[in-house]
Amino acid sequence: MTKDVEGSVVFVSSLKNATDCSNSDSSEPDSSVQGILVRNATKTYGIRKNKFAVLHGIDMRVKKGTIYGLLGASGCGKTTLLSCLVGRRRLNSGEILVLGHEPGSPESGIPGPRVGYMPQELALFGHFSINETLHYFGRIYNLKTDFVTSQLEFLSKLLDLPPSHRYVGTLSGGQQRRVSFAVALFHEPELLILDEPTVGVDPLLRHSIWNHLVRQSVDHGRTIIVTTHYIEEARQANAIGLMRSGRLLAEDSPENLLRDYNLSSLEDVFLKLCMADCVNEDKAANRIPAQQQCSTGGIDNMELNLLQRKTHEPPLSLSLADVSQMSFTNFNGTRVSKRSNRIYTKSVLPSANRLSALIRKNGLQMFRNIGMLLFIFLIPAIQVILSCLSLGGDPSYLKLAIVNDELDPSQNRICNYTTTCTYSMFSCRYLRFIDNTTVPFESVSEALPLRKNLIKLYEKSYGGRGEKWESVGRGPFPQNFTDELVVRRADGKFADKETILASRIAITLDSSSQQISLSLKQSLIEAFEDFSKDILAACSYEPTALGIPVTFLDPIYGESKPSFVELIAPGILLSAVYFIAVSLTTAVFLSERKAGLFDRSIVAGVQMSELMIAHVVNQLIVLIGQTIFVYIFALLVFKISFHGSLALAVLITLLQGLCGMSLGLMIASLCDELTSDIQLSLGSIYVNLFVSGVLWPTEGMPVYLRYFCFLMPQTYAIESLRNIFSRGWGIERPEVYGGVLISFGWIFALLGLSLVIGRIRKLTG
Ligand SMILES: Nc1ncnc2c1ncn2[C@@H]1O[C@H](COP(=O)(O)OP(=O)(O)OP(=O)(O)O)[C@@H](O)[C@H]1O
Repeated sequence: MTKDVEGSVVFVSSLKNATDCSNSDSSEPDSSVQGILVRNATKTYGIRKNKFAVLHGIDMRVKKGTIYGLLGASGCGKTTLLSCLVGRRRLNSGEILVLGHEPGSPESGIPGPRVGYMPQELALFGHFSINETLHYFGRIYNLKTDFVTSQLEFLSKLLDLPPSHRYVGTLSGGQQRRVSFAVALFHEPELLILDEPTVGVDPLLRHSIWNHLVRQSVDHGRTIIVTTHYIEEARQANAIGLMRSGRLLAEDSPENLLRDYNLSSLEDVFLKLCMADCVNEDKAANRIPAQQQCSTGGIDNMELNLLQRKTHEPPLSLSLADVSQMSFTNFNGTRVSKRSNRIYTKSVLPSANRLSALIRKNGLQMFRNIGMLLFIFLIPAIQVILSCLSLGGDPSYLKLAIVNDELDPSQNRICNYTTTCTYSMFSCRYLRFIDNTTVPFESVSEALPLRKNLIKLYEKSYGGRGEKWESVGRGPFPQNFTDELVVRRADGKFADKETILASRIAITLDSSSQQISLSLKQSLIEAFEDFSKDILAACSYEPTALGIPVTFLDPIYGESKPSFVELIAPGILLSAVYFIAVSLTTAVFLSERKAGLFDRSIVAGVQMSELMIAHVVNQLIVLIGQTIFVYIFALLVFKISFHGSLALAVLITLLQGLCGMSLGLMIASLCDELTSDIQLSLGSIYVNLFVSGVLWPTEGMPVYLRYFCFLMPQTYAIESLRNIFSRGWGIERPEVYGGVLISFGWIFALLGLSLVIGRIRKLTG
């Protein structure tokens, strides 16, 4: 019998010969050595209460150079078993030998170049062309460019791929699956693990894929495991494993199965096996017939016995001796030393070709979308710009309602004050030094009820920017304010209470906003100081003679008129860089994992440490861009005072970016879903923002919160940067190097934690 495979002729008889050797005997050909052997594989997901078993003591055997069809309903554990075979997950108990070695062991080459893996998900980069996709994996496998090019040509013809310049994201579902298949095949691995390669593809393509698989096993001796829901297509496999609920119900060649069960289709065989399995489950659960969960349908007793016997037999006559020796013997029963059989050695050091492939891939993804790249570079700068514009400015456009009782036109008391040494209409002369807009009222009783109306009025006049906080200062200047003030100054310490009260400027503020009332208080006091200096100077006295005898000299550090922005700028700058790094990293890693790209790269031999290093390199480029923009805006545009070493400040900024990246990695290793990732990232961002001293000095926090505050990754770094910005301190000061060291500490701790979580999840998930 012959089969036409993409125009070539394949002798299926040779395939069948291999099939017929499914029983383990002494005449087993050498080709069966180093296939796949699974013994008593048990795998659970979850921990504690949520723990549930997915694989229940599976025994499975795949001969080298054959196709093995792993069949079973959705959720029966096929993908889980495959992920254990390719070393992505660990069994809880039981053993696996793949090509003579335990997957994941240094000498196995799995994960690595010996295996071609096509996961269920597409696992391709949508922004890459077909050409770039294959070249990326070519670099991962360290293949020569000529080879990659020729394979691309060959596979394009074989799988009828679209032109290689087409971007994967623009291809149809079927075309994408063919590209995915090409990726699994193109480095010509010894072992092909294909998780539902034919799902969602048209029958013609399915036929062509199977033909190609047959050819790969027959002509090239490749071992192939294929999972599929389409049971009948697996007739072309040499052996079939029928799985149900984490157990292998039967394992044999298609012909043997059909013959043994005397049925014409594999679907019927599978149905019968499932029914028999159900009956067994009922019996085991001690259910009486009326409660039986399964219908035995038309299965008679003899068939049932046969099915039940087969179900309980170890598949393919795996003897206990085989099983107990499995770790040390190959399928022929010959003792194999894993060390002597070493083909691949896994270096603990990152590989240069894989690193360059990953860095190139990241770079390509990053630079492909220039708009997005610019946006990423500019986000922290935009945050700094918005912070500088919106925070820390002195409240302005505040109106003060003025009630000036000194005014009395009937007595010629109008605001016609002079700037000479004349003691008249001091109230008007004082108001001249107030920057705010003043609104005159006749009386206090008139001014106070209008407060609400005044607010509304201002809301309109300022373009509806929300409720405008107004301070209605009520300054009932006493009628004889000027005279009383002169008397009070003249009497000095002998001034009586009445004079003191009559020479007061009484102010009632709207104190619902601390910042606004504080700033008003300050400006009103400063106005009085300026007013008294003005009169004293005009009268040729020492202008400062009447000021309070407390003076603030030049500050030791910082500006004599410090602004709030100077306080928050270092924190805003670091937190902007940090948060973007957290969210970028989680987004990149989670989306790659969701798309199956992560798994595919790992199975291709990429190590977790290489993924991390490549991401660090990529992230550093982003960080450098962000830092340049951030400092340009902070120092050159907003002219935030800076007294220290720019190099040191940049170093701390980069370290904090890396710290955010490490936190992002940890979150990505903890979360599977984007929603939980966003929740965790946002949660951490807000906690960090409020208790790291970004917006308010830690000295202003309750003492118990300060302890917590210094446990945050940014607190010391922000303090360091403030010290560099405003005090000009250098690395020799503990207040500066503390932030550097603690940032390093956080980076290593978070990266280490990510690796540990990754390992734990490999065991439990
Ligand atoms: N990481 C995980 N954590 C928890 N449960 C999981 C995980 N992966 C798979 N499962 C569960 O394990 C069971 C087996 O899943 P698996 O993907 O191995 O089945 P499958 O036979 O490949 O299904 P399908 O044919 O639909 O792909 C399912 O109930 C699935 O929900």
